[in-house]
Amino acid sequence: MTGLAEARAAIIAAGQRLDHLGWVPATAGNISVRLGDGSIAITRSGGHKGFLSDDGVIRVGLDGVPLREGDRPSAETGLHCGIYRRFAAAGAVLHGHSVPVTVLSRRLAGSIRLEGYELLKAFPGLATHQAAVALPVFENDQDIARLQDAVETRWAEEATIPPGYLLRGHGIYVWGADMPQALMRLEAVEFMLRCELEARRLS
Ligand SMILES: CSC[C@@H](O)[C@@H](O)C(=O)COP(=O)(O)O
Ligand SMILES: [Zn+2]
Repeated sequence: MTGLAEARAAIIAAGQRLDHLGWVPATAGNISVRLGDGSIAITRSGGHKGFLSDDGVIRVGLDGVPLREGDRPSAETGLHCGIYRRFAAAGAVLHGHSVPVTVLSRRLAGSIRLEGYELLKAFPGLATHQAAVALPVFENDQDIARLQDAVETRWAEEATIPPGYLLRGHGIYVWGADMPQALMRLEAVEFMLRCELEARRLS
């Protein structure tokens, strides 16, 4: 059962890793972990995710409401909570703003297809490179409740939902059972998107 201290340590370490990789420029990105009591530990809004302290991680309910009055959680808390509500197995959620995610999502509407990559095996249920995953790309929206509605509408239409999606010109969301799995999936997706970007430069 994940407690707040453990979640804070995992979120702080993940923030440093994402910053090191250049995926959370300025104050971009947000990170969360589901706690054993069903609440969510999530980054405060507006801080640099590479320099988080314990105080930069606060608790919200599954409805996104802070458990301590006056706390201001990530502006995108509604997207994190939407993932936790929909996927009981989700234990950690990562959001970043890398260059490949931003450039490709501005070019490609609807979805980004990843096919033939060995790293596809980072996705659940895939044991071979002879596979394809279509990552949804949603139009960016500053109205997070409306954006979450669009995400849920799309999820309702899909037979298989990959553990991630992109927001057009904005960033990426990826989740996993715990922080190591969420990081592994994000790194795999980012690698494949970097390849897609390079391939487009060559062609
Ligand atoms: C640096 S602006 C980025 C924000 O608008 C947002 O997209 C973001 O990722 C971080 O918001 P935050 O409220 O700190 O979680
Ligand atoms: Zn963002």
